[in-house]
Amino acid sequence: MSRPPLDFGLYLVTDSVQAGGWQNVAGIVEQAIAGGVTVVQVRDKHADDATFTQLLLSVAEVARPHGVDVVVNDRVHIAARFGFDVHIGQDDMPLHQARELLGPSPRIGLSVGSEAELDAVLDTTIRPDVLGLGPVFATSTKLDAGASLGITGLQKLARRAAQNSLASVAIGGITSSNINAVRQTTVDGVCVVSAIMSAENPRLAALTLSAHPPQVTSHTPSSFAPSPKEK
Ligand SMILES: Cc1ncc(COP(=O)(O)OP(=O)(O)O)c(N)n1
Ligand SMILES: Cc1ncsc1CCOP(=O)(O)O
Ligand SMILES: [Mg+2]
Repeated sequence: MSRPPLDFGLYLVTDSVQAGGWQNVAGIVEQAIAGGVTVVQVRDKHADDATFTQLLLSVAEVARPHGVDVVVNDRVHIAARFGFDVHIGQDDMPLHQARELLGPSPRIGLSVGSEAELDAVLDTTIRPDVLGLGPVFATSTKLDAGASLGITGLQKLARRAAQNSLASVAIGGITSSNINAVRQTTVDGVCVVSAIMSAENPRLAALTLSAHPPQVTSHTPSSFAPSPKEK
């Protein structure tokens, strides 16, 4: 099944706690998209399914008009119900089962944190659409994230992924201070949580992290123009 390629350039994973509540997430996402975020994954480890669905649809409402893809973290049944893409980890639903539930169209992302996990992906006939490689650096956002790969470990995995025609994104502890080293590897994109969700100004944070910051023109919608204090 061929799914159109995505621009994974700056991939935001949301966190409702860092946002100060799930109701604040869509507003932060909207600002982050104005700063150059290209993909958004909705991740909330505490919400019940009804609240998660409200959160997801509120994010989709601000993201979709800008052509920004929305990905569901973990909850394959909700992604399947609404036709969203999904990201699953090694301890979540198996990839083949997720594909069965989702059907052929939605993209599936899969976490890979070691050479052995990548070996297992390459041994199977059902392939994910993108790999989430990490954690690259230590992170306090995900306490069970496992050992850090560092730039060298990331580059080894990213190169093997690319050699096998698999897209990959890097995640874990990525900030404006270390993003350049991450972008010098062969990953297709960079994921952040706290660097945007905890930022005082999510739009400026995204602008700083973006590989291709959006140009502000006279045609830029006012909701995307810089606020007076940024000018
Ligand atoms: C793009 C991306 N990569 C990795 C992860 C981590 O997924 P997982 O290992 O399932 O951990 P949780 O996010 O579910 O805590 C991700 N979410 N996104
Ligand atoms: C969801 C996830 N998966 C691996 S590390 C991580 C959290 C990354 O968060 P941050 O960008 O704040 O370090
Ligand atoms: Mg998961």
